[in-house]
Amino acid sequence: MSDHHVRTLRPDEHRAAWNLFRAALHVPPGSDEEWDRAAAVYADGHILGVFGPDLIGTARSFDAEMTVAGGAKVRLAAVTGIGVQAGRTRRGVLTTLQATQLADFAERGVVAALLHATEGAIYGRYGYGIGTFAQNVVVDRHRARLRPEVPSGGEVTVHDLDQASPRWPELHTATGSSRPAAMTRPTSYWGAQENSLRRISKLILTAVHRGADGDDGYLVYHVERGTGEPAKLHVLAFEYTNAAAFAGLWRFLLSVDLVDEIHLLARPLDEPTPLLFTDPRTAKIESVDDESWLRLVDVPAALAARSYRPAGPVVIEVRDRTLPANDGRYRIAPGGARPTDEEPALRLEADTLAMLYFGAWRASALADAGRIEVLDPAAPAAADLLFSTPESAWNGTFF
Ligand SMILES: CC(=O)SCCNC(=O)CCNC(=O)[C@H](O)C(C)(C)COP(=O)(O)OP(=O)(O)OC[C@H]1O[C@@H](n2cnc3c(N)ncnc32)[C@H](O)[C@@H]1OP(=O)(O)O
Repeated sequence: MSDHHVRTLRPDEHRAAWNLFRAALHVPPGSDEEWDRAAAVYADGHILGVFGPDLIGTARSFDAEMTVAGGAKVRLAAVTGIGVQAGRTRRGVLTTLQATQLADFAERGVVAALLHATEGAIYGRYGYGIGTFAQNVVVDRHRARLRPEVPSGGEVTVHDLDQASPRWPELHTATGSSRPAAMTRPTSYWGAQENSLRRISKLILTAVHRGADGDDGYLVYHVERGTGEPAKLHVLAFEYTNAAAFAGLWRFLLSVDLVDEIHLLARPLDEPTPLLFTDPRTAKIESVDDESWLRLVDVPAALAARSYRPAGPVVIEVRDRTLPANDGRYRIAPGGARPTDEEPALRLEADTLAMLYFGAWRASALADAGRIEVLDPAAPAAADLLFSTPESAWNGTFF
């Protein structure tokens, strides 16, 4: 028999859940001022607690919308705040939280869930797969020479955190990504975001780019200078609507004095940073990491929502151990996807389908790794094309 039980937390229990999550990440309890900013995300969300008998585990999610290939938006549950008390791990607490959370998502008509994982071995068993990748890039400011054809860009103004933070929601709405896997951010998101940034540095700055049609890009950054170390400018957010704003913000970044390196975290794989420079090696790709983990909660709805690129149709058979309502065969074709009784060409689990969904992984590679059972040898190549996306999928929202 299980030594714990799960339930939705009452508002007066939210702060304890927040501190439990922080403790699981080795972060000390938050101050009253931090809680004032974080409380809204808890009030806005679906907060679960596991008791045994005291609070020993928690998970939360908030509702948002996620863009899929072709531009449609689906109902998203953004999953975060997961922590189990030290000393009570590896006894099934997370498994209880996941089962409860996924059942709730399915009941509420959520199409997909997304999370950012602290470790890669945790979430596959619950049907999550790597949905997007992102790259970390370092630019050597002293070597950086922009190529002559790089657009000149507009004016950039710099604001401190108190001036800029009230403007972030509006800047994000105007300039945020429309790539597959991009998501909306609820109003409550921004207070928690401000907390995270204030923990990083006391001097967080926002540079706003103004083009011909108004503000069309911004970046949030701070500079880290230690004795004997290269001075690093860390870019914490970078959004723009057009190439001139991208270039204009880069001109600004290169103009900041007393900086040796510019560090960009979790950028889209196809962002053309190296192409700005006379020597593309000026921008060094330090690593490519999994960015977001995707869980298709309603497989038929998720498959029907996205567009597919030209290729012959492929029938896939999906097996979902946690949400068996998704079990079935689906015919994927450039005109759309629908359930079918036809014989399958590929057989795969729900977590593997999540890895295909945004084109982060090719079906052929998944088949080579044994993650897809191939019943028709022509199908992996067709599925590679069908599921590919014109631009790299990227979530771009840290939560
Ligand atoms: C979206 C987010 O919020 S990401 C943040 C996640 N939180 C953290 O990383 C904070 C620190 N870690 C923790 O709080 C916990 O260790 C958690 C939440 C990762 C796991 O919680 P637990 O209650 O220990 O997980 P649970 O006991 O249900 O584990 C289920 C299975 O997953 C495995 N597992 C769980 N965590 C890990 C891990 N970090 N690495 C490898 N395997 C793991 C368990 O071994 C178990 O496997 P089994 O079924 O074969 O026995």
